[in-house]
Amino acid sequence: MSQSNNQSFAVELDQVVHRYPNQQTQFCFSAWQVSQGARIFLHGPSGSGKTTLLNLLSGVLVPESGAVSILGQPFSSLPARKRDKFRAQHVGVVFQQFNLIPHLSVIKNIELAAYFAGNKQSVRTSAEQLLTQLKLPMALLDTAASSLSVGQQQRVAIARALINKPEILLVDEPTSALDADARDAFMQVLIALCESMNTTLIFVSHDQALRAYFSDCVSVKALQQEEQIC
Ligand SMILES: Nc1ncnc2c1ncn2[C@@H]1O[C@H](COP(=O)(O)OP(=O)(O)OP(=O)(O)O)[C@@H](O)[C@H]1O
Repeated sequence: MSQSNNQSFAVELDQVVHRYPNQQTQFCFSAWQVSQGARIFLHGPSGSGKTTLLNLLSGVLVPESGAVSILGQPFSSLPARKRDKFRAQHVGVVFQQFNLIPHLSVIKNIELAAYFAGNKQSVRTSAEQLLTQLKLPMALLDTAASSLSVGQQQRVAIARALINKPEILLVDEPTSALDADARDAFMQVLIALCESMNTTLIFVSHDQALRAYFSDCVSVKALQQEEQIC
């Protein structure tokens, strides 16, 4: 997808406050700016708000106050349908559980992401190229997602997230089910893909061994203000 505004940051947070329904605790993320093309390793203890932050960045959650800007657009204040379309076109998301639709084939899962971004043309050739780069056999394209191994699901989730060539890729703890060799192979492929597309990567993980793959390392705690300030 084309760049919305070459002068803008990939991601910008301004005094973002989020509170889950019926919860006392609120999450307050102060100013954070992520340059385009950056590769961010986002870490923090369990329950510190890493997934919450990714969900705010992807527009799955909308802040109570403050603003999330993506590629210079006031993303969090867009009406829901415009936000969904903008996300589909510009932000790839890989969730912890991958969220593939189990009864659909791999290609159908990938085609759906293209469809939501408004791409009505066939993406089979692009999907084939991504599968090759991700070192997955081509025969998997017509296999139901439910038949895949965890490692294969993870790579298909990456292919689905990248099919629209998003400027930003948000990845939540994708390597927890992998052994060290599979994890390193996965990281090398992921970083190479992001570099080839100049995609900004924000990657959540507990696994400190992965820090070496990233240009920046950010603690989610450091992004949060004290509760009483918000
Ligand atoms: N839908 C929800 N409703 C209410 N509370 C929630 C919801 N989702 C998360 N929380 C709470 O918000 C806090 C932060 O959760 P979050 O999943 O963002 O943390 P995390 O840092 O990603 O944790 P982990 O590393 O264990 O995945 C937790 O206390 C969690 O219980």
